[in-house]
Amino acid sequence: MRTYVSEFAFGPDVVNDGVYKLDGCLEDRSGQSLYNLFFKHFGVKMKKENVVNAFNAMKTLNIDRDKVKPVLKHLLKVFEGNWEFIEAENYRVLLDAIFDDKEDKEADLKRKKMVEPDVCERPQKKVQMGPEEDEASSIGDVLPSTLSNGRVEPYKTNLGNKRAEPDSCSAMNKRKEQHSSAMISTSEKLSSARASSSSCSKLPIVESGFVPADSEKVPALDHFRKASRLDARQLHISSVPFAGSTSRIHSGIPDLAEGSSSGNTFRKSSQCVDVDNVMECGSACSLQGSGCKFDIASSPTGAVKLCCVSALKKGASHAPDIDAILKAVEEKFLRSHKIVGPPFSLKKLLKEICKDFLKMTTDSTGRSLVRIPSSEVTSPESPCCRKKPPTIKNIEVSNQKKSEAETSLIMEDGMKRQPHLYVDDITKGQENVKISLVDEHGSRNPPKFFYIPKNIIYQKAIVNIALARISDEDCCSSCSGNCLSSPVPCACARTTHGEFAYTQQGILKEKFLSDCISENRLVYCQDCPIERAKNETKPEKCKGHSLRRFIKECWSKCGCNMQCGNRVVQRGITRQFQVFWTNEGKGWGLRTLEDLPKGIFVCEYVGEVVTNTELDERNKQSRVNQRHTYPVQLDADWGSESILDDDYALCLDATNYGNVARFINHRCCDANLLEIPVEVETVDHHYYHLAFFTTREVKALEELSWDYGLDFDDDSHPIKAFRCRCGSPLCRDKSRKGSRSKARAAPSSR
Ligand SMILES: C[S@@+](CC[C@H](N)C(=O)[O-])C[C@H]1O[C@@H](n2cnc3c(N)ncnc32)[C@H](O)[C@@H]1O
Repeated sequence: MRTYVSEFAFGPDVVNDGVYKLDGCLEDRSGQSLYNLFFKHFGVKMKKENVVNAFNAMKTLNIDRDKVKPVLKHLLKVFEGNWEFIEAENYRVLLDAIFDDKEDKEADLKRKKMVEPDVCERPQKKVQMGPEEDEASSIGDVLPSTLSNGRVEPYKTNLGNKRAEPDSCSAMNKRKEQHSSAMISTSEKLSSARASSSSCSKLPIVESGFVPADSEKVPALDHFRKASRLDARQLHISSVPFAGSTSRIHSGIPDLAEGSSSGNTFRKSSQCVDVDNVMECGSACSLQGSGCKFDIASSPTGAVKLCCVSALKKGASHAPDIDAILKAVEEKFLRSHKIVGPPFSLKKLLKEICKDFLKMTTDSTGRSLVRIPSSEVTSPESPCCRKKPPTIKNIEVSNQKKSEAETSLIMEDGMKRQPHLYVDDITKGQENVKISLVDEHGSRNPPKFFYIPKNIIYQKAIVNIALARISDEDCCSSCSGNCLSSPVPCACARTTHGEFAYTQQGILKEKFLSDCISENRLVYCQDCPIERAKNETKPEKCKGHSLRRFIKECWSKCGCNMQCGNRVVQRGITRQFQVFWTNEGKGWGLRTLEDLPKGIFVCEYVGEVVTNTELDERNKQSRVNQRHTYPVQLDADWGSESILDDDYALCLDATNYGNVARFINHRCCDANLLEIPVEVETVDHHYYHLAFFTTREVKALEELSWDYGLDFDDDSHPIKAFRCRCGSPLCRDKSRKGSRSKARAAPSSR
């Protein structure tokens, strides 16, 4: 049975990751229909006249011509006949304007009624969708309130608080906003129209024209709107009729949900499967736009197929390579939508659509919400359909490995079953990518912590982030564009001896990585903060800290842009990862869902920045509570100080607040990740980012691990012990061979 978890972190605020089916209308969590999403991302050019297209687009939203006409006229005037603005983002401006127009009219009506008190009428029934006080919490976890100095209030005092963001936009909406930000810059007019529409404080009332007549019969709908702070303007792009639809599965298209990277994805696209062959309990829908039709369907076993049929005038004389097509569209997109960087990938986008489709058409028991009587589903006139296609099972077998991790498990008898626990995105939209969590074996509760994508300062830690502290030698203010393209490395390469650590492809240079891997020298403090914390009156001698190479990335005082090749860690996670329950007794772990090349950035270790003294207090407390802690010491530079002030000896504690790195388990010696200190916004090395890079090529579904640098023989360490189950032939935990372990719980100093 699949359980979609509606609550991930502890605290009163929850996000509902539930699955909703809105009477045949499929929407993603931000309220966009797949249709909208698809058009938005693909920028499919309408073929007919602009006006007809605009009417048609609005018609799919159940907005009739009469309402569209005056608004369109007005917009054409305002934009001086420039259709680009009106058509942008699937007529968003037009939609907004229609909506605003309607709101204005309603407001007028209200005003009129107020000045005509005699007119006695029943109050109109309205469905409130605004961020009501008690709903505001349902979007994200409680975050500590940020003080004016950038610090967060102590953890204890913040647990009951609501998210401190002034804007009520949900974290989930943030990702959506990122997509559209490029559009905003294209026109001031557009931007003002957008600003008025996307402002979260101006949440509308559901318009009857937008809501299916029987929406009241769908209790989940209201809940869904509340949970996602859905803007009614984005609702119900298309109600999908299933009866007599032309839904079908194109079995020649390898499972997109399984992210084939073979590059042959569409080659056999002329082969199709009639839905009734495979759709016993699957879902399908057909989304019709001007000149374009999308069929999307899932099989009972969880594979999703997506098909776009577009009546283009020119017939292709030969079938081009699918990679070439994807590349061309990607390039077009990068250009026209100013989408930045390598993270944008059409394949990933298609995969996301399939994943969301599956999620939204499956109930909590893993059964499809949409039933298609096979007799009703025919596709005789499809240009790409054949009578006897291969069954969907064949395709799944080849991609089996990945789909297991993503959606379901394949049992010994060949049957698939859904994982017991599945959380779609533990980051709740705070990272560039979703990170799911699965428990394929049991129904454990998801781990309790607050997801934060960036470090936050707890209380006493001194982190000197000030532009004034960055001297000209520590930045490259005269650079522009991409520093890696410059023939002479700029000042930011100084830390790495005049050569950048990254290649143009954004991965670590072979030499730099191998130097980091082979570096195993220790440096010793004269007065070690760790020993001081253990015994202040009579501290023992420093046990040593690994000497580590720093990377220095360009930052705000540099003249280059965000796409500069020397800004990798600060751009965040870009690859697909998943938290999963390990079988070997290590608890939760992190695995990659895609092949990773050697030297690629995975994620940084994020947590609360605490002083060594504060950490010590926490450790004492957690010993009492018998709770595991997740601290990492930022000790890469301790050896260079004669006496390190307690407020400068910093740690990252991811026990209560952390990111995905808190799930990376330890492996002795031959781990596939290496942690490298990265200097971004501070020049002294008391505070830095701890970034994980792959030490070798890592295959999809491999668990990610790093060597915590534990001394399994050190009895004096204050943190609770664990018995190492890393499975490495080089395991340092002697207790594996019989004796009891006294090893330490979490990554601390090396
Ligand atoms: C940073 S956390 C890693 C995530 C953790 N497994 C969880 O479930 O949240 C460190 C903890 O994971 C467990 N752990 C990590 N590596 C392990 C290993 N090689 N063998 C056994 N337990 C391990 C220990 O309980 C340790 O205290």
